[in-house]
Amino acid sequence: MCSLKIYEKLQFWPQNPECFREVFEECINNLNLLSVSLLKAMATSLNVDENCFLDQCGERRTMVARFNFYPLCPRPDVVLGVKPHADGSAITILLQDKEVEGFQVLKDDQWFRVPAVPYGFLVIVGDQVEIMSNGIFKSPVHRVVMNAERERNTLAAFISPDTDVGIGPVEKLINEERPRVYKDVKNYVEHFFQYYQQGRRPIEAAMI
Ligand SMILES: O=C(O)CCC(=O)C(=O)O
Ligand SMILES: [Fe+2]
Repeated sequence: MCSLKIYEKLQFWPQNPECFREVFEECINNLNLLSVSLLKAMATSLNVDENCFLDQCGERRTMVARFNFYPLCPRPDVVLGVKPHADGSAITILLQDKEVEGFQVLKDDQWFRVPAVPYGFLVIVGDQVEIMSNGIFKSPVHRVVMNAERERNTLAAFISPDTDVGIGPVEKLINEERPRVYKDVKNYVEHFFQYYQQGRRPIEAAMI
């Protein structure tokens, strides 16, 4: 049984509409199951024990859910919805707006649009899976652009390891060809995100 912290906070979510909490709780349960399957599949794809990422996240891993609302913006050419960053989570599951796109990912110094896929989830590798996989999975820098004609709504669920337990590269993913890239870290989001304010990528601070 996983003690997701979000259940402790469910009483603070809106009571209106009446079905909101019930529907949202079911949604969280399913996102939790999805995150377990994803973390196992990602480990399996690297030929390591399927639980090696999940076990590092621990039974007391957290899921922070955030509803993002992007209002109309008359100057999308100069205003960003979310400035460039990589997520500090292990993984993020993003339910994008059904129709309005805005999410962009940085690759080779170029921004690429991610299309809106109705009811599809966008799975984003976070810094902590990059660390656990010793840099094999990359946590992408992304941003959100604004829109002058359409509002946009998204739901982001950030799954992060237990803050009391350290994480680090899986031993089997460290070898002569791929020496250890990252240190073991603890409470990454809290300790490392100060680098973000300084315009640096927090994951750089976790490099050996
Ligand atoms: O709302 C979105 O499309 C993405 C938001 C995001 O990147 C974040 O909250 O970390
Ligand atoms: Fe993000």
